[in-house]
Amino acid sequence: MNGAVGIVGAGAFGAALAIALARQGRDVWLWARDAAVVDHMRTTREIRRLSGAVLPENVSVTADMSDLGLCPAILLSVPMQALGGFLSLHAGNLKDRHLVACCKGMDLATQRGPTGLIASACPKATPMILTGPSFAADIAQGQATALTLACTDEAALKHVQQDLSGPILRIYRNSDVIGAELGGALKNVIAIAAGIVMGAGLGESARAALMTRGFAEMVRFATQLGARPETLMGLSGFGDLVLTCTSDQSRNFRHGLALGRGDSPDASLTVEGVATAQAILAQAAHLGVADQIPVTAMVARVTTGKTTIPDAIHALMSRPLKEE
Ligand SMILES: NC(=O)c1ccc[n+]([C@@H]2O[C@H](COP(=O)([O-])OP(=O)(O)OC[C@H]3O[C@@H](n4cnc5c(N)ncnc54)[C@H](O)[C@@H]3O)[C@@H](O)[C@H]2O)c1
Ligand SMILES: O=P(O)(O)OC[C@H](O)CO
Repeated sequence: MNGAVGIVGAGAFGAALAIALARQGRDVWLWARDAAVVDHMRTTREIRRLSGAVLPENVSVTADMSDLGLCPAILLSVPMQALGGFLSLHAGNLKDRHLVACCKGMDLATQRGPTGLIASACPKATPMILTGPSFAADIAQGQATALTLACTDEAALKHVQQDLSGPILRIYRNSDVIGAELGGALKNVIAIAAGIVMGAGLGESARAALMTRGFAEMVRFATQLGARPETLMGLSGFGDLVLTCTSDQSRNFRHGLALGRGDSPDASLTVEGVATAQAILAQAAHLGVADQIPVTAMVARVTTGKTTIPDAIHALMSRPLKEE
């Protein structure tokens, strides 16, 4: 299919985007690595991870990457920690394309964001990031959703913005790739903290305080890396922070909720904030600014069992007093 949109990764988000883009009139190639999963989707047209949502007819499902050979834009919807491995296996099939990362996080092995991994693995491709407040289930149901698409190549950005936009997906463009990436990565970390706060029974006032101070931390860290503060105040930062910290649809929030309650989190879910907290902390330590991201540092320590939740709360509440 000439000009179809390619989507890699038929998990919740990849499948939801396929459904929405197809309903907006685009032909879609949806790639999954597992031939058995592809067979199941071809036969039943159902997406198990989306409560049986049905793939429209104009979504073709494949386990053969060469089927995406005529797709000018390919959306990469694999988990952040799997992106580097995926790109090194398939870089040969991804040359000269607009490669749109849909992952939210930072790679633990390299401390790079998704577009950095794409640029390094596929130097002839145009890296972009699609991010913002968006639950896969909402998108699959056709609920109106607004997202940020970021890229430094303005012409390519406008082109893909147009391609992905329609009655379900309203896409805002932004040239601040670092800000868009870090907003999506950091909000997942703060959402784990918000879940811990609620699970531990600290209450709504504490969650509001945590979100506010967490947002200050996101802006502080991201601007040090070159992000524009306005980007963090947009869909990819503030917007997604609000969604993810306040809804138990969020896996990151639910992970924190389980920890706060003293339960074991569901290890089968993609919870990007856990590895990302460690990656951000390592990067901040490298830059000498680890003391400026106290919430992220505490999430990294709690989720790796280096400190307890009561000790983490005590440590955050007894930091030196300062101006807001
Ligand atoms: N689910 C959502 O509501 C949502 C919304 C916005 C963004 N995202 C982001 O989208 C990304 C994917 O999340 P998801 O919810 O679809 O996760 P998911 O766990 O539902 O699906 C991930 C998919 O990636 C595949 N995969 C894993 N490793 C792979 C590899 N090495 N090579 C090829 N395929 C691989 C899995 O088989 C699975 O189909 C995450 O970064 C997430 O933050 C998710
Ligand atoms: O379920 P989560 O926590 O990965 O959140 C999904 C999306 O990122 C929300 O925008």
